[in-house]
Amino acid sequence: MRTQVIKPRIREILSKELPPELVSLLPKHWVQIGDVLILPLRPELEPYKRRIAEVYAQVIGAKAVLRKGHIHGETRKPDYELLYGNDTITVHVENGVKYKLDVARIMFSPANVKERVRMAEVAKPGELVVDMFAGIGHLSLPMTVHKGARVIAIEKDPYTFRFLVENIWLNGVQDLMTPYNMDNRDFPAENIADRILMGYVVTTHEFIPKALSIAKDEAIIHYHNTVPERLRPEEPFATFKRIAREHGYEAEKLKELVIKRYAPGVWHVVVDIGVYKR
Ligand SMILES: C[S@@+](CC[C@H](N)C(=O)[O-])C[C@H]1O[C@@H](n2cnc3c(N)ncnc32)[C@H](O)[C@@H]1O
Repeated sequence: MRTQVIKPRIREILSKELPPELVSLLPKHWVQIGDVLILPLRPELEPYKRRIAEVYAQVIGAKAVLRKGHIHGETRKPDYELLYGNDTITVHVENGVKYKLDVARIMFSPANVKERVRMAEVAKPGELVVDMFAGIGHLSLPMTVHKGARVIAIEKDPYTFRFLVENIWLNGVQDLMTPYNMDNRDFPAENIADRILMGYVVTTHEFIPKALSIAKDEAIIHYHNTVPERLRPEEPFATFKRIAREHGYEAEKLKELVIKRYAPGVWHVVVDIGVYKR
C-alpha cells in the first residue's frame, strides 16, 4: 500500500524520452495495492501517460497502472483511468489480512490504514459486530482475523459483494463472518449487535436510526462521517446524540479521530460512541 519515492531507474529511462521540463513533473509518490499501482499524473504529462505508466510498472513490478481519479456516488466507486495492463484484480496483504479486490472499481484508501489496524485492536473475541457498509471487509475482516469477533457484513453493491465473499474464504473466517448482499436499511434483525461499524461518509447520519435498531441495549458504534472544519469539534457527535435521543438512546462520546482530509476544509472523522437504551 505504502506511498513510495521515485526510483532512479524510472527517471533514468524517462529522461531519455521526455522533454527535460516534464521529467521533474514525474510522480514522486504513488500507491501500490497488491500488484496494481495508482499514479497521480499531472495534465502536462498527458501525451506520455501510457509510456510513463509502462515504465513505472516494469521498474516496480506491477501488472497494471491506474491514473488517480476521484471516488464517487453511493457505492463509493473510483473513476480511475487504466493506463497499463488489463487485469486490475489483485490480492493486497495488510496487517496479516488478505484483501482481494478490483482496484479499478473498488475503493481502498491508504489513508484508512490506521483505522483498519485500530479495528483489529478494539474488537473482542466472540462479540457480534455488524458492519453496515462492509465493502470488501475493509474494517471488519481485521476484527475477525485477529480477534475472533463474529461479524455480520452487509454490502449493497453486487460486484463489491463478490469480493467480500471471496475474502471471507481467503482469510479462513467463514465460520465467524456472514455476508449479506443487501441495503442495510432492509436488514431485518434488531437488538443483536455489541458493536456496529458505520464506515461511510457524507450521509452517514441518515443511517443512525437503523444502527440503533440493530444495536443491543448497550453497544458501541464506530460512527464515520464528513464534517466541515468550522463545525468541529461539536459535530458530527452532536447530530448523532440528538438523533439517538429522539429514538430513546443516550449517547456518550468515547473517542474521536481524524481519518483524513476529505475536501478543502472538510474532514473525514470517526467517533467511537457508547449507546444505552433509556
Ligand atoms: C466507502 S466504502 C467503505 C468500506 C469500509 N466501510 C471502510 O470504511 O473502509 C462503503 C461501502 O458501503 C456500501 N454501501 C453504501 N450504501 C449502503 C447501504 N445502504 N447498505 C449496504 N451497503 C452500502 C458501498 O457499496 C461501499 O462498498
